[in-house]
Amino acid sequence: MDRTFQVDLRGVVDLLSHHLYASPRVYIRELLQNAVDAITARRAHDQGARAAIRIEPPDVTGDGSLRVHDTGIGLTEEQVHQFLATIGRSSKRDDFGFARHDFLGQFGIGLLSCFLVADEIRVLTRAEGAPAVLWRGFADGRYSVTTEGQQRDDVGTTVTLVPRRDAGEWLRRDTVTELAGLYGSLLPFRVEVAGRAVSGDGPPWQGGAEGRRERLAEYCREVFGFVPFDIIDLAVPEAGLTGVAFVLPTPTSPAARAGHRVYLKRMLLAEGAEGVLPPWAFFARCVIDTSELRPTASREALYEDSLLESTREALGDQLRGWLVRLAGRSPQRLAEFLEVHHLGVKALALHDDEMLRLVERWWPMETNAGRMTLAEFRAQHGLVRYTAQVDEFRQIGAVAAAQGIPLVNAGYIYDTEIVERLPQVESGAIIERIEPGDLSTAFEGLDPGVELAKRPFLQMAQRALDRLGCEVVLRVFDPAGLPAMYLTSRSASFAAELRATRERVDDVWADVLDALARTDEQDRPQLVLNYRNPLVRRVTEIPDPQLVRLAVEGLYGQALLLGHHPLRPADAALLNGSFLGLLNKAVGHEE
Ligand SMILES: Nc1ncnc2c1ncn2[C@@H]1O[C@H](COP(=O)(O)OP(=O)(O)OP(=O)(O)O)[C@@H](O)[C@H]1O
Repeated sequence: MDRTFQVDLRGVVDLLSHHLYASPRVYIRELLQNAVDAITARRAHDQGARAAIRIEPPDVTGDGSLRVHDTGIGLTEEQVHQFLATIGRSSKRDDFGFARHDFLGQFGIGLLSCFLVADEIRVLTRAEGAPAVLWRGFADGRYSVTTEGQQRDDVGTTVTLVPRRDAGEWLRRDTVTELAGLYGSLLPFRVEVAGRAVSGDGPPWQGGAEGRRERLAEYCREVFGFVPFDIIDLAVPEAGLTGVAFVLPTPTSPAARAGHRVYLKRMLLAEGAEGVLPPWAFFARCVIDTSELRPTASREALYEDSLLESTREALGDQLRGWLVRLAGRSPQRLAEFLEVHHLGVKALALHDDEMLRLVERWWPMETNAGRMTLAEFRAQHGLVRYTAQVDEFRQIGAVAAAQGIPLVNAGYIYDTEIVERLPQVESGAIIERIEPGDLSTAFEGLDPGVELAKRPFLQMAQRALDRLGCEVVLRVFDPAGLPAMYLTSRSASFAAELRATRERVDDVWADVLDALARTDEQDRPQLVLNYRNPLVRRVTEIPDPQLVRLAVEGLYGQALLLGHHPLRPADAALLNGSFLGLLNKAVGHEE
């Protein structure tokens, strides 16, 4: 024998309140939404029908209840049985069960949210040419329907909520005024609470041109709490979407949650919706109204579907277009924008050619010839030589400049990728990555005669630094005032790190690291002594091996410090020993 499902209404309400809706306050949204849908349905037949929603809180009704009156289409007795008494049944679906385009509701459960705050819901309703009907539903699942003795002059519906004992505060005038304003302030007709209108002039971005910018800036300050750097109009006709994006005036973390304000057919859907803009657009907050995007069942977010995806792309294009226009119209403003939001723009430039060109033309990078854009750098020097790490730039930037080698510091976030992507969009761009070790090839060697004469010194110097795995060479380079440079290639610094780690780990790991650490001799870091430096020249002439050792150790330590290299314990000990040794020599022996 077939039976029919029974529904435990308390269980369903519990499910809604704990798992679907974030807060009981949504009951106002659901009531407003039903009234709006009923008005929409009526106006489909009768365009001139009055459209108004009137909310009376308990201090107006005087009997502790809250009433919502609408001038909508109303329900016949048959419809009351059909739609109000059946959970999941909705008049807003077509014959195939699809949500009908014009309406906000679709699931047939919204009215149940009133049970989050009420023990009893009364719906007194009258449709055109039909008698008034009263439906009473109770939280325990009982309901009754009657037409007897019911009186209602106008077509429309009045929903009355009899509050639950613990929920009175949700029905209070101030709470209801705030909530009705929150959800319904953009509705295109009058919504009032206790006689005071809470709906106003429609979407702020649709008002007249005069004072528009100030109005929108003020709106942004109220809603998002900042004065926008700029305001960008948004429109995606396929999604029935209009709105504005506000550009943040201060930097924000790309990882921060970017909440946008979303209206659906003029009713607030979410105050902090995510996924409206592409992730790279973290510098903007937007407020939009859409008629085509779909809400999730909780009506607190947008449903992720292909329309939302294409809308997100279209909005991204509009933000990108704004940036490109700004570059053309007001480079100074663009520079200010980049100063604040370069991270977002650079992240975008990794995948977007137009943004890459924008960064190339407008973002000043650090170079050893002062700050300049990549475009300026290319115009002046042609070849873009760059270091991929800030430390490397610190180590060799000044010396490279002295050798006449212009160098870009591409060590900051995204910069290396940007420089390396440049030849893909600018066919003429040539780039070359420079490592500190490469610089020694730009230094002059010594005269062969001098080279031979200095060999004994070099041998002594090499012995001093052998245990640190460092090679000592003599070269001639500018500036003459710089006695020595410590140069290391990437593989040499990797090997040095391995050595340092090896000293700290047990045997098993030490063997593994040894296997990795087979570094070529030429990969050893170098201490390059500058034969153009007068002090170095004198050091190469010292006959005393012990003093040579102390001097070379001292130069090694100084080169490490000047180049911002990390000091290992062995380096610090060596520097200390050299300093004290030299001091000892300088003050002479005790008599
Ligand atoms: N103010 C009203 N005027 C006319 N009909 C109403 C009104 N409120 C509710 N109804 C009827 O009751 C039905 C059920 O309403 P309910 O709010 O539970 O669901 P819904 O609005 O259809 O969908 P959703 O759950 O997505 O909000 C509606 O489909 C509508 O037919």
